[in-house]
Amino acid sequence: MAENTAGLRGITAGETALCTVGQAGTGLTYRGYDIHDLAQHAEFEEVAYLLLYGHLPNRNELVAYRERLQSLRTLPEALREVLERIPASAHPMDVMRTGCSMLGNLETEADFSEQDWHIDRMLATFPAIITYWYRYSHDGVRIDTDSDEASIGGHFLRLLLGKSPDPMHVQVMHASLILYAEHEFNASTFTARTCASTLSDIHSCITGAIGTLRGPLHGGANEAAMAMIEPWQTPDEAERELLGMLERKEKIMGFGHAVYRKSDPRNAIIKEWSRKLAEQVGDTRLYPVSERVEAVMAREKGLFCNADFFHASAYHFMGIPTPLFTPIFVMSRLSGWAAHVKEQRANNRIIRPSADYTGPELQTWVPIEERG
Ligand SMILES: CC(=O)SCCNC(=O)CCNC(=O)[C@H](O)C(C)(C)COP(=O)(O)OP(=O)(O)OC[C@H]1O[C@@H](n2cnc3c(N)ncnc32)[C@H](O)[C@@H]1OP(=O)(O)O
Ligand SMILES: O=C([O-])CC(=O)C(=O)O
Repeated sequence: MAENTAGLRGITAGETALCTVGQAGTGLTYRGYDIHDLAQHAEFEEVAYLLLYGHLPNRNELVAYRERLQSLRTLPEALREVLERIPASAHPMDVMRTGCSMLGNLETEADFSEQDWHIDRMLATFPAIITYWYRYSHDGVRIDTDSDEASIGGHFLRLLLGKSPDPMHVQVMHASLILYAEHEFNASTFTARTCASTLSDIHSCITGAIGTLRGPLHGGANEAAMAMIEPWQTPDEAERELLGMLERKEKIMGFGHAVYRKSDPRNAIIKEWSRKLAEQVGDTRLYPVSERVEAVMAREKGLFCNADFFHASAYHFMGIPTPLFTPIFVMSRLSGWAAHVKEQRANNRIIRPSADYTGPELQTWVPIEERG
């Protein structure tokens, strides 16, 4: 394979009506709507509806959709039992993967005509899957997995923190979940589509996508970015440490992108929320450290923050434990994954690319007793 196409970079692998990345305008659109408009004006549920059902909901449709999602929040008893068996030391992304897979055992998608119900059910239950396990394994508490919070982001914060969330934090969750919702043929979405192309069930598609998102080169970068900046006490210390990492040729998590060349349009939006949250909590350390890291990376490597970098400080300021950062990405990207599964199913051919063979020429069979 020619070097510049390694990782299938730049190769068109199918069609989608869901999203453009790095094209005209500000660089990211969902079904033709600019990410800036969506993140500024919409609620996450509106965007999920747009992705899954093809148009922005009118008021009645949005109210009905929110109510439907709210009515599907209760976790089945057997799923709660499984979550209680997972140790506190487990990685929360493994918990998400198991939770999704277990749901598929209990409520199997028998026919594609049921797909929308299962997608709504996953959107409704994913916040409870992660928080039920987290609160049980870390605090020994069996939380109620229902809440009267209208939004998925508010519901997650309520279950995690055990109190009504700050209205600004609910707003940040809407923006964050919108920014993370969809991104064309990224690795996890391509996994979901490949699985869907075999005519597999929706829980298998989403479980595979969760496993793919887990890696630090993809969704796991928000958590890895937090682990990197957390110990740094001052911008000067951050600069010193970062220069050392660059010297050692380490990858800096939360920077660079496979498609964007100059900037990731999601960064400025989450960065501004991080700044507001820093002000709210009176932070004088993490936000200035993050800004210095951004400046040093631009100066030294010409690299820009991707969607993940300022998500780290933003989530931290809202009191969210670092290991739960990537599961929030799952709660959001589920909408994009599922929309892609629907799109793949509607116009399917099994995904099966070719490979350039680099192995040995045809070999003569050697019986086992004659092998050295
Ligand atoms: C929501 C998301 O999933 S966004 C992505 C989240 N992932 C991360 O933040 C992990 C850190 N970033 C990276 O590893 C990469 O930038 C990726 C995986 C996102 C993209 O990978 P690629 O498409 O291979 O990157 P690209 O071709 O632009 O790399 C060009 C050069 O910059 C370097 N580079 C890219 N990103 C970084 C980084 N974060 N730190 C240090 N160097 C980097 C590469 O090593 C490469 O150098 P080389 O030619 O000497 O090998
Ligand atoms: O598009 C990609 O390769 C990674 C990314 O930013 C995303 O999935 O949001």
